[in-house]
Amino acid sequence: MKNNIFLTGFMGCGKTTVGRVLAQRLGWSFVDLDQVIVDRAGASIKEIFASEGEQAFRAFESAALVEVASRPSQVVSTGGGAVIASENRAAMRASGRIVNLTASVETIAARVTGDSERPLLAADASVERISSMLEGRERFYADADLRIDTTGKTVEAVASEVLDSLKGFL
Ligand SMILES: Nc1ncnc2c1ncn2[C@@H]1O[C@H](COP(=O)(O)OP(=O)(O)O)[C@@H](O)[C@H]1O
Ligand SMILES: O=C(O)C1=C[C@@H](OP(=O)(O)O)[C@@H](O)[C@H](O)C1
Ligand SMILES: [Mg+2]
Repeated sequence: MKNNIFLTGFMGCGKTTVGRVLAQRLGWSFVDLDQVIVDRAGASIKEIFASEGEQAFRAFESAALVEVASRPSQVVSTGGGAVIASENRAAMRASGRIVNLTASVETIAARVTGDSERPLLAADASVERISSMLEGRERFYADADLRIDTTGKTVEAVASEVLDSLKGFL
């Protein structure tokens, strides 16, 4: 088993932001899975969704995840939907620890408001829409080694909590 840390969670829970800080503190590589896909495609997430559709994006996401998971000593921030495919969860399990970041629906709504780079919330980022998506995904997010609520905490505090909780593993 490798020593990677995979951050999962709904959009706006802070995976990208916390992941960067965690990697810095550990002196490890930081990999944002969405960024890997964007770099490879030469197009933004929004453009990929628009031109090729969500299914094609999910295939790029799985391919990128399997490849990244083959390397050690990384903090990997996944996209919010990466946990849905069981083979993605298996790839993460086999390569390290899965840390699920959560936040209240109101916190998520506030954090994603005004960001046009999340196609799944572009038309509707209401608390109703977020709640319903969260409900459909909860069982996938629950499939984690550790769950940390980020509501009302700073990015630095969340990073510290992850590091403290994973002490035995690192
Ligand atoms: N703990 C936090 N407290 C306050 N704002 C946060 C926190 N974590 C993330 N944010 C902010 O919320 C927004 C979404 O964070 P991001 O890391 O992109 O989430 P994700 O990758 O999970 O979608 C960003 O503007 C980020 O600065
Ligand atoms: O939840 C999702 O299905 C998605 C989350 C996004 O990443 P973030 O969770 O980092 O916003 C990005 O992968 C894409 O827009 C789809
Ligand atoms: Mg992100």
